[in-house]
Amino acid sequence: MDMPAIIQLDTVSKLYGANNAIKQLSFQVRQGELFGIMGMNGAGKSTLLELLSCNLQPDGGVLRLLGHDAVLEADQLKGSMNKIPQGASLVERMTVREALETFQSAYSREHEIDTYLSRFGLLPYSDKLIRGLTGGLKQMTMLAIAIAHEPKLIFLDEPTTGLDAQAKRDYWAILAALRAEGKTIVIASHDMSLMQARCDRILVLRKGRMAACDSPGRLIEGLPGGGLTMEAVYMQYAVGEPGGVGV
Ligand SMILES: Nc1ncnc2c1ncn2[C@@H]1O[C@H](COP(=O)(O)OP(=O)(O)OP(=O)(O)O)[C@@H](O)[C@H]1O
Repeated sequence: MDMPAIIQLDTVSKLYGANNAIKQLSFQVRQGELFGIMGMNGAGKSTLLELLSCNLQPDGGVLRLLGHDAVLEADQLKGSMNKIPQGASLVERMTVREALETFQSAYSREHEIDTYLSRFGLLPYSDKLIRGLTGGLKQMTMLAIAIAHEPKLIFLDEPTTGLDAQAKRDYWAILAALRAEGKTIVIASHDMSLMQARCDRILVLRKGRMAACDSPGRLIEGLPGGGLTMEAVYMQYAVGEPGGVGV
């Protein structure tokens, strides 16, 4: 049986002055999905994540999150979601453990810090300063903090940019584990092969519009001429150059 839709967009639009950054988007995300967003620079990925995390309000259409209107009932959504913005960073002179403790106390909730450290492979680094960590471990620490109050919805804006291939793999493996626990995760990313392997569905944005939205397998199978990879899907839908088919 399909899980309920906990993100529902009906013709949602967002304008920055005259720039229509998000154009009439309609789609749903079900509880427990790992939902990817891909698109070229400026396609609207960050704006969409800002809308979904209630940091921006739509200029048109209806956005419902966890059964609530995201504009009229925003207060009831507080604490149910968390977002890691693009380029987010942590206080460099804190240890990993201190960083988790700080953010957990912000939510006034009791949690076992060691459970989180262990879950994210951070236990061996718990007393290390953030500034001494690799980029991958910094991102992992931010993710551990983001879920420390057990949000139902997690939004991630290109969290693996600049990480090496192994760190990207480790990060996506943790996302898959969170998904298996029932978390709903929406992630904007350029990690094509990992999105193909890990995402339930992928929305391809092009100039603020939905160019495609489906499971990785169906996106690839549906390519005219039969592409084989997510790069080909990206070229077809995000860039609009079918020459990418078969890349
Ligand atoms: N705060 C803002 N004020 C005005 N225009 C903005 C603002 N933020 C984004 N835009 C514009 O909205 C459009 C979508 O930008 P957005 O950052 O959402 O795209 P993106 O897909 O996340 O890009 P990137 O991959 O570069 O992060 C672009 O034309 C961008 O210039």
